[in-house]
Parts: sequence; C-alpha cells; structure tokens
Amino acid sequence: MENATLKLRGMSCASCARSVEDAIRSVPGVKECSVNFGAEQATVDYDPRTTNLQAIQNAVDAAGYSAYPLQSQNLMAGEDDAVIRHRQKESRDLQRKLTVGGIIGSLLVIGSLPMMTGLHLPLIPTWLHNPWLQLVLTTPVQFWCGKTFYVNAWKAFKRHAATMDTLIALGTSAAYFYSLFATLVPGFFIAQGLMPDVYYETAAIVITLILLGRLFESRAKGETSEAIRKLIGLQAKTARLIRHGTEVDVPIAEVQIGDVVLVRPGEKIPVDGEVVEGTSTVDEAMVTGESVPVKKQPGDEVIGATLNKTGSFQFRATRVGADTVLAQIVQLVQQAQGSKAPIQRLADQITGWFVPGVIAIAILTFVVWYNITGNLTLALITTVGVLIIACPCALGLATPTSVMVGTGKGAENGILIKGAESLELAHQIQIIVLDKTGTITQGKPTVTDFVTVNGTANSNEIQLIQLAASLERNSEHPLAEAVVRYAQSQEVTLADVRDFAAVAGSGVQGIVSHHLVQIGTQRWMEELDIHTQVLQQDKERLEYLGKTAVWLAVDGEIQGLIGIADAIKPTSPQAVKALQKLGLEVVMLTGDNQRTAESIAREVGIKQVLAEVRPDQKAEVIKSLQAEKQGSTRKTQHSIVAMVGDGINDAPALAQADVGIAIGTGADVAIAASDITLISGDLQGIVTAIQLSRATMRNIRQNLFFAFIYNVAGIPIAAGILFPVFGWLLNPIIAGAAMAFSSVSVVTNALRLRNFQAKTF
Ligand SMILES: Nc1ncnc2c1ncn2[C@@H]1O[C@H](COP(=O)(O)OP(=O)(O)OP(=O)(O)O)[C@@H](O)[C@H]1O
Ligand SMILES: [Cu+]
Ligand SMILES: [Mg+2]
Repeated sequence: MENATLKLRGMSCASCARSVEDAIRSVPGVKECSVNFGAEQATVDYDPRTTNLQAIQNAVDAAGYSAYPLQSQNLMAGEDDAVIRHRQKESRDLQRKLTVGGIIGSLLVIGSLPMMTGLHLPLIPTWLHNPWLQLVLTTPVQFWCGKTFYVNAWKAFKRHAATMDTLIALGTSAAYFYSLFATLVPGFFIAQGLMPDVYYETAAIVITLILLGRLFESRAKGETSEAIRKLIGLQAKTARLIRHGTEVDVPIAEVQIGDVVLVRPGEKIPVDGEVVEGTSTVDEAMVTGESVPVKKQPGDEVIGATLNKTGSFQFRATRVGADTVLAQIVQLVQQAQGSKAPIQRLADQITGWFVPGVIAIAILTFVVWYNITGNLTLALITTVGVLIIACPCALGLATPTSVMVGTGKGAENGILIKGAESLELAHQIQIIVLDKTGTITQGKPTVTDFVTVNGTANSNEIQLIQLAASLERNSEHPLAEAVVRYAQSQEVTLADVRDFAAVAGSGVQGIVSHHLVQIGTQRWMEELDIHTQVLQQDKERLEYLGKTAVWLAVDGEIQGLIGIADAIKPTSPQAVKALQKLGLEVVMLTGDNQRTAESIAREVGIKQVLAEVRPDQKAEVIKSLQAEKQGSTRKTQHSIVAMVGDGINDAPALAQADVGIAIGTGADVAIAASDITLISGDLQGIVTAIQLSRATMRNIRQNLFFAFIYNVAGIPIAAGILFPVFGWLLNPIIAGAAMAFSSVSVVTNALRLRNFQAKTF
C-alpha cells in the first residue's frame, strides 16, 4: 500500500471536493482517499500493483479537475514555478473580471435607484434605466465574468451532480433571462397587468459580489499556509564546506552526507549533522520550540535551520535534502493540513445533500408563490434569493481553514500534529498517562551508589563493576548505559560476554569471565530464587530518594546493589500542574518499582502512580484506563486517554492510546510513531498542544456557526416566509453579499488562530 499527496486544481467548493473524492475512489486499487478543499489537496492510499498515480490523475482530469503529485524534493525548493504562475494568472483573471463587474454593476445600480427607491432623483439620467442599455451592459458580466460558474455547473451536471456553481448559475440566469424576456416582449407582461420590470442589476451584482468573495477567500487561504512557507524559509541557502583543507561555499542542495561543514557565530546551520570540532551554543527554537539555547560539543547532534550563537564549529553532515528534520517536519505538516477532521464529515454530509435540497426548495418557492399570488415577479425574486443565499461555500471552508492554521501554529511551537483527527481528539483528553523515564525525567540516568555485600574492599568492588558493566554493555536500556558509563569513569576494562539475554522489564543476564551474572529487579531476583535480604535496608533508602535500585547477582548470589538516579526535567512539575489545571487526570506509568516511582511522582505532583508495569503490559494498562467511564454526559463510551512516551519502546502503548504523544529529543524525532510529536523534550509542549487543540476546536465551531447561520436563517427569509406578515423579502443582491461575506468571515475567523498563544499557569 502506498500513500501519496496530490495537489488539486479547479475546485470551487466543498461539493467539488466530494466529486474529486468520488472520482479518485472509483479508481480500482485505491483504498482510501480524502480531499481537503481548504488545502486543495488529496491524500490517497493505493495499491501500487493495481494502479499508479497517473491513473489517479487521469480520473481527476476526467471529473473536470486537475491533480499533480506533491513531492518532498520540490517541497523544500518551495512551490514550483508552474504552480505560482498558474495562481498568479488566476488571480489576475479574477481581478480583471471584478473590475469589469464592479463598474458595470455600479452603473446598473445607479440606473435602477429611482425605480428601487421610488424617488425622483434628478441627477440620474433616465436613459441609464433603459432596458436595452442594461441588457448590453449586463450580458458581458453574465457570460464573461460569470463564465466559471457555468463551466463548473456544466462539469457537475455531466457527473449528475450539483455544486454551489450550479446554484449561482441557476440563480443569476433566472434573473437575467427573465429580464431578457421582459425586454424583448414587454407586451406579454402588460397584457397580464404586470410591469415589464427588469432585474439585470441583480444578476450583475450577485456575480460581482461572489467573485469578490472568492478573491478575498483565495487571498486569506494563501495566508493559512503561511506556516509552511515560514518553515521552508528557515532553511539556509548555502553551506560552507571544508574540502581538501580549504573552505568552499556551495548551494545547500549540493551538500552530501559525510561533508564537513563549518559554521560561524550567528550563522544558520545548513543541514543535520554531528559536531566534530569546536563548541558553541545553538538556538533551536525554530525547530524544537525550546527557547533556551543548547550547548554543543563534539559528538552532539545539530539540526539544520537552527541558529549558531556563540562559537564556531565544524560538523559532519548526517542527513541532507528530504531527509533532514526540517524537511520531514514540512512534509508532515503539509500532510496534516490536508487531512480531514472527523467533525468535517458532518459538514461534508450536509453539503452533499444541500445543493439538491436547495434546488428543490427554490422550485417549491416558485410554484407556491406563483400559484398563490399569480405574481411572476415575486415568485422570481424569492426563487433567485433562495438559490443565492443557500450557497454552502462557507460550510466547506469552516473546518479545513482552522485545521490548516492550527497545525501550522503547532509546528511553530515545536508540536507536530500528524492529522486533523489527532488535533480534534486532543481537546477531549480526560486522562493523560506519562511515562517516567525520559518523559518526566531527563532519561539520562547516572549511577550514584554502589553497595556491595562484602564491604568496600577495593578489588572486590572493581571486579563487580567490571562484571556488571561488561554485561550491561550489551543492553540498550538507559540504566545499562549508566552502569557502563560509571565503569568507564572508574577506568575499568570490560570483558566479553557469552549467552547474553535481556528479560524485558526485569533485567539482563549472561556469562562473564566464567561467572553467571544477573542484574535486575527485586521481583526478578525472587523469581530466580535469589535471596535479597542482605541489602534490603540500603535498597529501601535508595528508593525513598527516588533512585532506581538494581540488584547484581553473581552465580546465583547477591553481591551488590546499584543505585541509579535520573533527575526530573526542571519543567515537569510546572507542566503537571498545568495539565491538572486544564482538568486532566495525570497518571504516571513506569516499569520501575513502586517506591522510586512514588518518590518521583511526589516531586512533580502526580497523585496516581502505576509502577512495576512490564513493557508488554503497558498497552493493557492504557486499555483499562480507557474502559474507566467518566461522566455520563460524554458521547464516547470510554475515557479519552493520551499516552506520552519516548516513542520507541512505548510504541504499543502509544498506539493503544487515543492520542499517542511522542517526546522527541533534539534530532531524534520519532516523527512516524505517534499522533503528536513534541520536538523538544519539554512536557510544557503537551500543555500547549492541548490548549491549541481546544482553541482550534472552538474556532471550528464558530466557523460552522457562521457558515450555517447564513443558510439556516437566510433560506426561509429568501423564500418569502416573512412576506405575508411584514412584507419583507430578501433582495437577491443582499443574499449575494451575505453569501460572499459568510465565506470571508469564516476564513478571517480561522486566521485569528494565528494569534494563538499558550496560557502559562
Ligand atoms: N538492562 C537492565 N539493567 C538493569 N536493570 C534493568 C535492565 N532492564 C530492566 N531492568 C530493570 O527492570 C525495571 C523495569 O524496566 P523497564 O524498562 O520496564 O522500565 P524503566 O525503563 O525503568 O521505566 P519506564 O517504564 O518509566 O521507562 C527497571 O527499573 C530495572 O530495575
Ligand atoms: Cu457560495
Ligand atoms: Mg523505559
């Protein structure tokens, strides 16, 4: 199964998005497809054995739109010229049509002012109201400025569908052809005792207003993708390489893995790499969101696009082009912006039924009014009004625009949100489970105590350290690394190990220098029938201090106890407090023992601790937390649980959680593993993410309200429901203005999200 993102062209409203979706889905081999109208892109899952991108593109073409694949290589180079040219041409075309429509529209309105207001206005020449002149003026507006509506309506018609273009084409045509008829054969109306009134200005003004709305909309939509442009703009243009001992400046695209790059103070780091010489501090805020500059020395990783501050240094490039952290972030954000939030499905379903429904209401309006009053003009005005006001365009924009701004804003804060669904779910989180090691704590444990059974006789102690560290060298566990580092600091040489085995959640064992060495938890020692009474007091003391105590057994006898401390991240207590203030239940989950866990929990202010949980049980624990039902007002059957972990060994638990949040530290971003990735290790990022999710959802609800209110309130008024009582009718021109305004207000509201700022507690 392959996944591709396609950029789309030619969509004018949410029903277009549905048509494209249907077209792509109908291609054999396509598994799943979702089209985002706001981002103008489609994400497609397809089977490369049965279909290919070309077939999918052809299907989109056949439906009357166009699609082209989005490639990460092009991505970093910015948008390709063809796209930019196309967009510029479109916008110029729109502006020209607007100017023509605007001038003619105003003339027509001025001309019909005396008739509309019933006043005698001496300054307005009567010939401006001549129907033949009006016909000549309106015709280019109707068929040149309004051409896209006809073209799109026709495309839809061929698919047996109706879009908002259908509504506009129908509505304005009704006004235009009615007027044309009245101009050509006024006698027909006079014979029935009616005035041969014309409504040319209605058609012209509605078309102009809707075009104006589209221009605003496309400008504002351009701004919603600002985040991506900003991210791409972070990239350095050139890199200073050291080749054959001399410095050469090369364009960033030519940097290859293994190249040695020189960075001076105040310069941008061009690509990802590892420092080989020199020290400095680097401002990584633009990528990680972490505001404190980070110290760098040989061996440390640096991230491309971050800013070197104090010293100059050399580094070896390890990731270039589309593989850099920045490129991956850009790609991820782009995909997320194009994904669909669950709340949007509702809007989509409504739009699907909307247009046919509106046409039905319009026909009904016409028939009812004509039959009741026999007044053709009244029937016409109400019908045109219904067709125009009912345009569901704002409904299609409501969710995607907010999602685009929200995910972009996340990226700015070092929060990568994988899709709109995660963004939506995050605002409902009730329980948040934090992994201890590496999440609450720094994940850089160090050995602080080493207690041996046979006292501190020097040779005995050194020998035990050697056995322990030799064994631990084979383990990837952070605790193991601490033991190895400790041994190295004591300048102990390590021996070879045979029959090494790691027991997840318990410890490790192996044969070192003909001795069976086992290192691990109390529980494991008990399972192995090794007595641990000897150092029990020391163990409890260490654990009260929040240290992890691991037993060292040689040939089935306890020989020592290693105390390992892992300091908490300085921001953890504050973040925990903020999460609790946001109304979340905070739970600590760890494989470490109960006492150590409780000590750490006390330090950061967590009340609920689930300790001694084996790695393979963590997902189960999440499941049981989900089963905990909370408050009967929730629609969901289970509690919404988020799990925060380092993304590698916690993968099953992250997957089981409703929202899996991975902590990436520095360049090791485990982007693919989770729903949300915090690029900096700071837990404060979770607080920001949840607030951002809440703000985005609030914004989406406001948008849906804006979008709906026009239609819901407008349709009955346009249909003339108030006419019998108050004599109110909705002038189709007002309907057109309201329609244009609703789209603009939705997009403008979404852009407000750009001002989002996380609240600190
Ligand atoms: N390689 C090892 N060396 C020493 N002890 C180990 C090793 N692997 C596991 N243990 C013991 O098993 C316990 C549980 O390990 P596990 O990896 O499940 O959790 P953890 O890393 O301590 O905590 P967390 O679940 O918060 O990441 C550890 O606390 C330690 O006592
Ligand atoms: Cu519309
Ligand atoms: Mg762990």
